[in-house]
This record gives sequence, structure tokens and C-alpha cells, in this order.
Amino acid sequence: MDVAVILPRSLKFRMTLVVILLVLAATMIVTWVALVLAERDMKAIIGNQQFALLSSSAAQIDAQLNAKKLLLASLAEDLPPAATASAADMLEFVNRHPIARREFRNLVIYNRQGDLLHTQGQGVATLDTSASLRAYLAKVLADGKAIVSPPYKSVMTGAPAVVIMQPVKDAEGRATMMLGGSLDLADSSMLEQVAGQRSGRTGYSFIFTTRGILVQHPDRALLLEDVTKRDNLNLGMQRALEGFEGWTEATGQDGTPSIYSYKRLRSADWIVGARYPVDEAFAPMIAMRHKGMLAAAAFAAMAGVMAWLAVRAMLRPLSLLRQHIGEIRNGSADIGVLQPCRPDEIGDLAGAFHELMAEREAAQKAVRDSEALISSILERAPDAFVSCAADGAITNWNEAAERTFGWRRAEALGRDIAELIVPPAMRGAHQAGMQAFGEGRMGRLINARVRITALHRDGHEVPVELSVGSIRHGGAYYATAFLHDITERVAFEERLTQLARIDPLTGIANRLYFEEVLQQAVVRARRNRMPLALAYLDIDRFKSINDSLGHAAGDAVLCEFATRLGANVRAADTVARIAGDEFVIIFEQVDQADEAARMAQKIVAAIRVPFTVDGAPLLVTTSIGIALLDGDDLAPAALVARADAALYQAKRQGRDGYALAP
Ligand SMILES: Nc1nc2c(ncn2[C@@H]2O[C@H](COP(=O)(O)OP(=O)(O)OP(=O)(O)O)[C@@H](O)[C@H]2O)c(=O)[nH]1
Repeated sequence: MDVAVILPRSLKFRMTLVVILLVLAATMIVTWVALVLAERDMKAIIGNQQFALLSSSAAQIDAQLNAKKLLLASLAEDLPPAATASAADMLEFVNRHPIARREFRNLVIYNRQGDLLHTQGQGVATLDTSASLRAYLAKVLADGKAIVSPPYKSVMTGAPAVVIMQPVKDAEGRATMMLGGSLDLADSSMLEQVAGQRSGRTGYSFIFTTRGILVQHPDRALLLEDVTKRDNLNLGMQRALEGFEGWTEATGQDGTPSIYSYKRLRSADWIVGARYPVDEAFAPMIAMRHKGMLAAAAFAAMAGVMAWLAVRAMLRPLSLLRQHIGEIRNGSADIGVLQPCRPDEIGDLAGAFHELMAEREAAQKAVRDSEALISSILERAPDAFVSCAADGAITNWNEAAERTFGWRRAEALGRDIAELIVPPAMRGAHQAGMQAFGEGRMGRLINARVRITALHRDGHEVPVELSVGSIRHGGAYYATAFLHDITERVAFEERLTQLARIDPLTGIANRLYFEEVLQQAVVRARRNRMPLALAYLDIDRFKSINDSLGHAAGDAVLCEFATRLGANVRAADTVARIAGDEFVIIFEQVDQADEAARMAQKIVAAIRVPFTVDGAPLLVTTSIGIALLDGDDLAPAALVARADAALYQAKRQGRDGYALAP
């Protein structure tokens, strides 16, 4: 059988899943971190590259602007004074310098006050006479060198333009005028070079002044726009206006994240900028990322398969262990198959199982032995051992129970214990006990030894000493009882009781018995208003019999005396010897003094008949004192005292007679 089939699939599945997820997560994280680092490096490379390109464009523009400034300076030196006054002279001057016509759209001459004296060239820019122009001209005069003007819209053509003004100095070196050359921003070969410097497909370059006026932009409509007035001026532009040079990432007007580079010109207050949308710049990077992630996923899937195979192989010993345990459970193998055989955790586990199972088997054997011992002890116990379920059905019945109650074990098992051995008079108490047991309230009864009577099969009652308990077996509780048959003990006790009340010499009742009977007779007489008489007897001069014939002869006389008393009273009367030669007779139903006297006379006469002692006749007489139960004093002791007093009276009257208590 394939062990993989019996191994819980979920364990293997979960382990494989965990490995796959861990590998996937680790691969993804490593890939992602690597890509992020690569992207950062690549971004820096692209940014630096773009900034380098931009710097070279800026240098070119600087060179060209400087060249134009130099050209203007040389023209200014060459400018004849007449040119400032005559248009024809001016034309002639320009014609002499064809390079000026090529480099500038238009040439202009201003006086120190800022008035336009001449203009020459294709009708483009003439500066307006605004305050900003005047400030610019003043600065040119003050610095004494060529300066590029702020951009402006030509008054004549409406085209965006700038002008470079050069002071014209007279022989004394004073700046008397200014020679200016204008540049059409929308149509400048110099600036178009910048426009040609574009990164990628959608990137572009642009120029703006340090005050934020656009001087060059692929969208001509934006020229001369003041970017500082934009609502959402991008962060790069803002930083560039504050003096930043270099590259940075920012989001453009259209919301596209881009790499922006900025470089300031030295020859003019201009900033050259370039924009390269990130999407395009990183297109290869993004493609690489997708490929990287795909590769990572594929790797994780592969790792998953490998993990599954590895888990399968590693769990094989565990599967075998499980199989062995199953075989041990169904009995087709013994615990020897669990012997530790591997030096690893599974080997330890098998070893631990083996130990546990061995301990369990030993414990089970010990329990079985102990159960067998207990069963054997119970079976051979001298006392009856009986157990029953909560419903009373008998579950145990040992040999002693068979002897004590007469039922064979096979007959007793399963029968209701109440109907089998509980006498009818005791069934109420038995039911209450069983109910207490059923409700778990048997604590009070446990271990208490009580004397009860049980019922024998043949119907006679068996006195037993009962001690109850409870045992738990197979999840249920059973009431247990040891019943010690005390029939013999009870008989013995009865005999003892009897013996304690009998005078051993004469075999008649002794003082103890007399006192008990008198007590009961007085109670009975009082309750039923029945008559009662007590006779107190003493053998006359008994001491002399003893002294003359010996103690044995005295004993024989005592025995004969007792016999004669018994023979002369009714069965209901009680004769007792209460001391040496003193006897009493309780006459029930004698209340007449006459009748009592008659009884006394009868006894005196019966004793007077000679005794035979040691074959010889012996004359024995007795004196009797009689007292009747007095209505005033009903205490038994008082009755005895009165009879005793009457006896004393009889002795004084000469013995061999009787006297009645007053
Ligand atoms: N043989 C024998 N003698 C006993 C027994 N118990 C008591 N005696 C004797 O009985 C005698 C009782 O004597 P008393 O009743 O005092 O005197 P008494 O000789 O009978 O004279 P009165 O009673 O005055 O007639 C004593 O000598 C006792 O030792 C007994 O069990 N056996």
C-alpha cells in the first residue's frame, strides 16, 4: 500500500503550501528590492545623462550668445557717428556687415535716454518704451557691456523676441548710444538647436528666464508665458527658479511624473530645462520588472513542486510510523515494530511511542492481575459480596452469598436485589438507600456497618452485618455490599443474655432478671390496674446446715428449695434466687391478703416436707414476708423493702411461717 495514501493529506498539503508561499514571498521581496535598487540607480543614470546633455546644450547657447555679444561690440566700435542720424548711413553700415544681418533679425540704435534713433532690418522687434525697457537700458549703460533683454512681444510684428544691447562709446570712452540686435524667439536657429535636444519620444527641452518667462518651448503658443503665474507650478520648476541646478523628479502640468533637468546660462538670465516622462524613461525597467516578477513566480512554482517532493520524502518515515501504530491498534502487529531505529526526531517519536505502549501494556496487565486478584478474593471472601446497578439489578454474587441466601449465582445475577434478599419490612429503607446511591448521596452510608436482617431463599430471615460501598466500572457506578452472616453470633448473644439472668446453681432467675421482671410487672400492673404480690423467702438457719453438713449439702438444699418453689406457683409467677438463701416470688393477679396468705402457707408446707440430703432426711423450713402492691407507693424498691420487712417479722415470730406487710 502506498503510505502517501494513509498520511493525512492536509498535513502534506499545508506544509507544501507553506513552503511555496514562503519561497514566493522571499523571491518576490528579493526581486522587488533588487528592482527598486536597480531602478534607483537607473534613474540616477538617466537623470545624470539628461543633465549632462542639457549642460552641453546650455554651453552651446552660452557660446552663441557670447558670440552675438562680441559681434555687437565690434559693430559698436565700427559704428560711424553719422549712422545715428541718417537712415541711409545706417543702411550702408549694415550692408557693410552682412554677418550682422545674418545673426540678428534687426539692428536698432537708441540714445542714452532710451529713444529709438534708427532701426534697420526685417521689421521685427522694436522695444516698447515701458518702464522695464528703461530699466534694462539703464542697466546696459551702467554695466557698459552687452546684456540680453527680458523677452517681450514685438510692437510691430507681435512676435516674441529679445534684444541684445551694446553701449556705443565716443572717443572719450563715454557711452553715448546703444546698438541693439534683436532675436526672434519663435524663429531662432540657435534656440531650435535646443529644441532639437529631446530625450526619447515624448521628452522635450525648453528655456525660461530666471523670472519665469518662457523663452523657448515646443509649444510656441506658450512663449512669453509667465510660469510663476501657473496654479500648479511643478516642484522642479519652482526649485530651478530658486537657483537649483541638476535633475529631479516632478509631476508636470499634464500630471505625468517626469525627470526634469535644469541648467542656468551664464550669458543671459536664462534657465535651460528638459523633461523626460518617467514612464518612457523607465519603459525598459518596467518591462524588466514584469519579467523579474514572472521569473520569480515561475521559480516559486518550481520550488513548490520540489518542496512537495521533499515533504513527501521527508514524511515517509512518519507515514510508516502512523501505519505501524494503526497495525498495533488493530492487533496485526506488536509494539516491537516501534523500536527506535532512526537517529532523528521521528526515531525519537517512535521510541517514545514504544515506551508509552510498553508502559500501557504493563499497566493493563497490572490492572488485569489486580482485577483477577480482587475477583478471587471477593469470590472466596468469607462474607457475602453483592453488587448491583443503580436500577437494583444484581451484578456480583459470590460463593458466600450463595451460602448465606441460598440462591445460586446464575439465578441471582440480573435479578432485583430488593425482591431477592430484602425482607418486605425493609424495602422502604432499601429503596431510599438506592435512590441516595443513584443521586450520588451515598457518602453517609459508605463504610458504616449496620446490623440488618436479610431474606433467605427458603423464607427465613438471616441476621447480617452490612457494609456498603460503591465502585466505578466501565463508566457506570455500582453499589456494593458485604453481608456478614451473624446468625451464630446473635444466638450466642441471646444465650449470653439469658445466662446473665439465670442463677447458675439453681437454674432459676437471678437478681438481675428478678429486677427486670418486677419492673415490667409493676408497670403492667399500674397500667392495667392489675393486682400484684411479692413474697420474700429465706431458709431458716441455713448457716447451720452449711456448717453441719458442708457447703455441697447446702447447695443441694438450695437447689431442692428452688425446685419446690417452682412446683408450687403458677406458670405466670416468677421465682428467683436473689442472694445466698434468699428467694423471691412475683405473684401476678394476687391482690387479696387471704389469697396471698394461702399461697404462703402452701409454700411453707411444701418446704416442711423433709429434704433428702446425702441419702438422709433433713428438715428444712422457710420464713416468708409478703407485700401487696400499694396504691400509694408504686416503686418496685418500696415493694421489695416492705416484703423484706414482713420477712423479718416472720423470723421474729419464730420462723417456719409467713407474715403479711401492713
Ligand atoms: N452452701 C451454700 N451456702 C451459702 C450459699 N450462699 C450463702 N450461703 C450461706 O448461707 C448462710 C446464710 O445464713 P443467714 O441467712 O445469714 O442465717 P441463717 O443461718 O439462715 O439464719 P436465719 O436466716 O436467721 O434463719 C450463710 O452461712 C452463707 O455462708 C450458697 O450458695 N451455698
